[in-house]
Amino acid sequence: MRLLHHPRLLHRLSLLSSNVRPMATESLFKSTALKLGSISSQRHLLHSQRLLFTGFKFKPSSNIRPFSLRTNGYSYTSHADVPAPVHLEGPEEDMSEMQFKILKQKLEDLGIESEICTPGQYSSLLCPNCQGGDSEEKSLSLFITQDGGCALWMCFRAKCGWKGSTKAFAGSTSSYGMMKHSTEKKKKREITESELMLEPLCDELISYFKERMISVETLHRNHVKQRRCDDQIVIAFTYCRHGTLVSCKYRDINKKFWQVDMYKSDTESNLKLLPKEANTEKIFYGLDDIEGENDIIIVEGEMDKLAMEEAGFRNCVSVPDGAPATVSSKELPPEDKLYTFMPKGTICTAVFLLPLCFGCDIFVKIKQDEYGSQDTKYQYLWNCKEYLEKASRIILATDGDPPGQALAEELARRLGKERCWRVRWPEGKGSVNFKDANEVLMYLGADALKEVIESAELYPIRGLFNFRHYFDEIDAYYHRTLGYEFGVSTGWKNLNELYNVVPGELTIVTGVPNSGKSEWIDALLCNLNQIADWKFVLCSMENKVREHARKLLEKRIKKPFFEARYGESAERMSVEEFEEGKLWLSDTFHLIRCEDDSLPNIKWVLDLAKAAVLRHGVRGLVIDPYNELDHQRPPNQTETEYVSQMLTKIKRFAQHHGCHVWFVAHPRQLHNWVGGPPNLYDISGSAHFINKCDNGIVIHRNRDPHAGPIDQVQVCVRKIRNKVAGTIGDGLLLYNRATGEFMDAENPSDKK
Ligand SMILES: Nc1ncnc2c1ncn2[C@@H]1O[C@H](COP(=O)(O)OP(=O)(O)OP(=O)(O)O)[C@@H](O)[C@H]1O
Repeated sequence: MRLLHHPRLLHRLSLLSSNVRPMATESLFKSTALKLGSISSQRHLLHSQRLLFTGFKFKPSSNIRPFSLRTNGYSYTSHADVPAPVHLEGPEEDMSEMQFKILKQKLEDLGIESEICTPGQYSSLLCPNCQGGDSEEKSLSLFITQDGGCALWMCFRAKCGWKGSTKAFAGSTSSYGMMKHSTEKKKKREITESELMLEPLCDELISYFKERMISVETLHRNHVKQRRCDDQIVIAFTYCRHGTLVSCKYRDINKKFWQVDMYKSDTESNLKLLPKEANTEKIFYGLDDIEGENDIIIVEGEMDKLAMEEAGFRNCVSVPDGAPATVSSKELPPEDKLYTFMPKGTICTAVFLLPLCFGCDIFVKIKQDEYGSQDTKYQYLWNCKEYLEKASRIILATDGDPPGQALAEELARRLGKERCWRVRWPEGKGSVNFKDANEVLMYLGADALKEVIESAELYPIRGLFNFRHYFDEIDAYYHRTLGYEFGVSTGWKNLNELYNVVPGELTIVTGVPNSGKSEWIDALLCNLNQIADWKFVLCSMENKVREHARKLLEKRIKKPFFEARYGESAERMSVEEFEEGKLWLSDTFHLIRCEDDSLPNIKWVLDLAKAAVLRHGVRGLVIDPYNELDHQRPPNQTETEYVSQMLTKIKRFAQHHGCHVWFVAHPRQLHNWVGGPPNLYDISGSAHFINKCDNGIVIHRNRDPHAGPIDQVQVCVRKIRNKVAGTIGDGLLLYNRATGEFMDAENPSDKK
């Protein structure tokens, strides 16, 4: 006897089988339907034999136009460009007939085979979008209005959900609006095992479960039953609360589910199916097993719940309805309705009613509440909320496929991500991961499944990290493969111990007017370009472009730009050197400049600097000086708050783009200044300059010939946050007025 008839599972089995030896027997790979007794029906269990439209001819594929279809919750609405007829001759019937014909053509264009459909009725058809999934079920419910002018459809497979409507004529009236009506939440039906005629599992079904490594003990403890329907048999998963039957879900061995309750109608042989949603309460499968538990596991199917038990986890429940096609884009309901999408007493508006696709008189409400149709899928969370409230750790062990992950995301955001964990299903052959708990149990065994659960990881919360998430970067830092871990040397021996330039840091440079701040930064950039080939973007508002070019070229070529007084006896740079220097300038520097009279604000500067990073790969940004930026701020914001926010923006830019920023800020007016270097706290505007920067440097030069050489420059390194990059101290340089170069000054201690 062969039990399995499921192409996708077979496909997965074939993928997995070569390197993983299934723990189930060989017969698992064979395919047939389970038959009962002497009746050798070829029908699938409870399948299409009771379809409303028995004349419907099954077509395995249709001439669909894939580009015209949208899936996963998107609606397809095709109000065609066929204009409504201006004038129609003949009786009303002719009009109906004609529009029905046009409507059918439109449906056919969409791949919906409506030939056998009758206006005013519902039809169960093969969905052109999903082809009914692996089991090829007729999951598309199509309704055509009585006048034949309008069609509505919806695919009831959770993983498809394609729905839409179309009209024969654009703007034509349709009767479907009349179907809108209100309905109130109905009282839940109470059911019993005897009423549902449930009975113990037969040997065939027990061996079916055995193939899936589910033991008889587990089946008994979970009250897994069977149900006979004429000559067929289905598995009955009983949903209980405090040991009392609340609902029941039926499934044949082909994995086709009936999410309905069955009861005998007046005619003995005619089983009717009613929607579970309408009459029984939606709860978790295995609910009693999580009562009072701190740690609970949520899986996507009953088989997975049973598999977890085989791995030693009873504290596990399965969602009743499987996974949604996508994560809902809707906002969550308010806190007090977090789990409910149809609170008691809510009046639900049904837009239209459609029969489910199994040929039964089943009706499903669409858009039945204020939060939309998808949210009704999670009603079980509300119904079981007291079981979930106490849990401090919820392991989401949903399927590894996209719908399973969407389910995990939906559950996590409703239950609170901070207490959720997730599992990673192990890899099988060809890097294909196992899909769910039952697969892991079947192919790797109970211990492997146990290990998967025990190594569940915290559910990710956006913005909340662990060092583990950065191990790659930390490793690279340790092994110094990132580059510039110790910073780039300034090019001056006297500063090597004090200040090295690290990408992504902010250096504030200050000093009294005319101390040589801009000159020193220019010289530093020239050195960095020579040493590390860095390129820069300059926002130097005080400099005329041509003068800035002159200063940079002099430092590069080491000759004065002009034959002028300042050049003293030094030889002027030649035309060739000048031309070569121009190429270097344009290759090395990019300029941010306000072409009009307005002042640039910091956002504008940083946006352009980002562009320079992306376009030219610049490694450094110079903003010189702070007071030349536009500092308009809201009336209720203090300068201190403003400076703090501005520096935060600059630092973020630096870090995100691995770009070093030099920001020049002037000291406030110094009263009783005696000629010494100012303090970083003297910077005009706010103490945030010193507080927020990574490095703080004061440039000071001697102007008293009696105190020392007049060309001597003191580079006072007053703050270094990153000890790898330097330390506090002073370095002495000499300024060459002719060429603008800075050279290492002889250290007084070296002289001795
Ligand atoms: N050590 C020095 N010796 C002599 N002249 C110098 C020295 N350093 C800079 N200068 C000269 O001082 C002038 C101003 O230099 P620079 O623009 O770099 O100063 P600054 O501190 O940026 O000035 P400001 O605060 O006004 O922007 C330039 O003409 C430069 O040549």
